[in-house]
Formats: sequence, structure tokens, C-alpha cells
Amino acid sequence: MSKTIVIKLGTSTLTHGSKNLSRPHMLEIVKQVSDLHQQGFRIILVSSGAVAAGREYLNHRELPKTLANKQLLAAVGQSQLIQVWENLFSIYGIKIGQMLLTRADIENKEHFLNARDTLNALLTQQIIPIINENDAVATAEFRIGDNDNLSALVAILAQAEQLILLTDQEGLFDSDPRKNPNAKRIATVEKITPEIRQMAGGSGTTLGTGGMSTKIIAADIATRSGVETVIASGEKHNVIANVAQGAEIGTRFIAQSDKLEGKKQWLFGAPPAGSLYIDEGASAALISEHKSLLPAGIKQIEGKFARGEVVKVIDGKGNVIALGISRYNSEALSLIKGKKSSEIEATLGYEFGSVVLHRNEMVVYR
Ligand SMILES: Nc1ncnc2c1ncn2[C@@H]1O[C@H](COP(=O)(O)OP(=O)(O)O)[C@@H](O)[C@H]1O
Ligand SMILES: N[C@@H](CCC(=O)OP(=O)(O)O)C(=O)O
Repeated sequence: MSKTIVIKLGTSTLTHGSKNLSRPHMLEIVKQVSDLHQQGFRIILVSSGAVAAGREYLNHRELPKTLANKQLLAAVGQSQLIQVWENLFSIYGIKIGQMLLTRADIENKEHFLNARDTLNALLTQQIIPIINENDAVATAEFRIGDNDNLSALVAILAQAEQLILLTDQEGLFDSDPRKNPNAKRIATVEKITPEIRQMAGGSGTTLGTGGMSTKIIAADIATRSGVETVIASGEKHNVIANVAQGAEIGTRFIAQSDKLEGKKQWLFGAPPAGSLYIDEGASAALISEHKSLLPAGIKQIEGKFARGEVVKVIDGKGNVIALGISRYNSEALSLIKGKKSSEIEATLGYEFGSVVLHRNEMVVYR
């Protein structure tokens, strides 16, 4: 089957540095996408820009502060945004299909497989799926929150070979180039280490969400699921074809060979069912030494969850530092927390191994 590529277009790319959608720039992207489409690539777009389009349409000078008003802008803007895409793709005779997702649509296996079927059906009919978060209805609990993470989940859903995150910078730099003019681009990332995470700062604009840090989390989720991820500048001429053909541009994150089992990947779309509060030693082991989480480092358990559910890992300062699949349920964990792994069997009368969250079933955020 031909190569499947998910392309995420950030607000910064769609507005081309302004506050409004840049139709000429979007046409430039459509032209590139239609070239690849013609060559038989299966292309999926994850398009931000609903809030920006809503602001433009309703003539709001500033972004509203309340969630309800942001959701109002997204509701108005999403239909504007999709109309622009539809008009531009029609120039090349290409049809598009809109999919608006929230975490709830991918949280369980049935929903996940259903979304996968729809995506595949669109691609089979040569229709380009254009995906965004369903901002108008996504509640705090079910929000993915940023399209970098959404695009990583879509790449897993689509079993894509490549995820391209287009933004307003030429890739990941060793510090934020808006703040440091001497910052240097990182060409290749073999493995996402704490040093890499530290380089990535927040968004440089008021319209963007998350900046580089959400892109690194997305790259982590995608590469662990076997999807090569490239962050590149949406401003560059022919960037999509160049990245797809392996040109030396942007920052390329190599797909991990010890990738998560396919059947576990969908769990990264699931809302966490509980939290594990861990001590300093365990935080250091996770962040600096890339280790699994052992019961000894767990101080407290919050929530009721089953073995196999996703839990948040919270450090001593209250920061969420990781997300992982728990190998023990919450009741068992409250009995073995703080204990040595060798004591698990004697405490519970059974054991599922020495670790609570295995390194290969975890995404560490920093
Ligand atoms: N280490 C870094 N390298 C590159 N850009 C960075 C870095 N740290 C922070 N940034 C900021 O991230 C911004 C891109 O993210 P964002 O504004 O969310 O864009 P998008 O709308 O494309 O998602 C850049 O404009 C830049 O200011
Ligand atoms: N779903 C929102 C975009 C969220 C988002 O992640 O924005 P960005 O950082 O610009 O990709 C919208 O359509 O406005």
C-alpha cells in the first residue's frame, strides 16, 4: 500500500504570521498536497485555525478569555475554515471530508476502530480527510488540548509512516529562536531525551497552542508507535514533498524500533483513569535515566482504575511528568506502594512483574 502521511498545519502556518487565515499560503499547501495525492500518497491533514478563522469572521480584536467564548469562535470558525479548504482543494478537483474528534472518540477500542474505518473509507475514495479537535463541544475532561498531540493520535489511528508538523520555525532549535537569535537547528533526533525536552519552549504567538513542547510530546508518542516525525517550516517552498522524500530539512525524529505493541497504542488517546504521586528518586529515574516506574517510588494513589488503564504520574511539585499504562489496579497499588518489587508477591499473593509502569508503555513529558 502507498505511504500514509499525516500533515499537521498549525495556526502559525495557516495565518502566515498574520492574525487571519492566509488563503494564498493555504493554496500553496493545497498545491503541494495535491501533487503528492496525485502520486498516490495517502494524505491526511490535521488543520488548526478554527479559532483564528472565527476571530477573523466575527472581527474580534482579541482572543476571548472565557472558554465558552473560545468555543463560540471555534464553532463559527470551523465552518469558515473548512469552506476555505473545500474551495482551495476544488481548484485541483480534490474532495475533502471533515472529521472533528475529541479524546472521547478515541478513548476506547470500539470508538478508535470506528474512527479508523471512517479514515480508511475516505482515503480509499481518494477523499482527503481534514481533521481538527471538536473544540466547540470538547469538555476539559475530553479535550486533547492541542493539535500536535491530536495529530500524533491520528498518525497512530491511520497507521501512518510519517507525521509532518508544519510550523513557523525551521524545526526544533536548541533554544527558542524568537528569544535567542543564535539558536541552532537540530537536524535529527534519534531519541527524545530530557535535554531535547528542555530545549522546547512554549508558543511564540497568542494564537498558537503549546509551542515546541507539545510538538516534542507528539513526536514522542508518534515515534514510540513507529511513526517517523518531522517538524519543519510551513513557509518553505515545496516543504511537504521535500520532507516526504527524506530531504535534510527540519528536525527528523527517528521512529523507535522498540515501539509500543499496536494493541496498546490506542491507549494514549484514553483519558487518564487515575494518578500516581511519586518521590524525587523515582522522578529522576523516569526523566534522567529512562527507567520504568517501580512500586518503591510511589507515595500515593488517586482514583480507582483497573490493570491496563492509563494513569498520570505526578512529581513532588505537583507536575504531571508522565502518562503510562498501569500493570496493577489501584487497590493493588495502594498495598504495594513504597515497597520493594521483591515484596509484591508476598503482599498481594500474585504478581504481574516488578514494574508498575513499563518504560515502553509510558510517555515522559520532560
Ligand atoms: N526550541 C525551540 N525551537 C523552535 N521553536 C521554539 C522552541 N521553543 C519554543 N519555540 C516556539 O514555538 C513556536 C511554534 O509553536 P506554536 O506557536 O504553537 O505554533 P503552531 O501554531 O505551528 O503549532 C515558535 O514560533 C517558537 O517561538
Ligand atoms: N483546534 C484549535 C487549534 C489548537 C492548536 O493546537 O493550535 P496550534 O498550536 O496552532 O496548532 C483551532 O482550530 O483553533
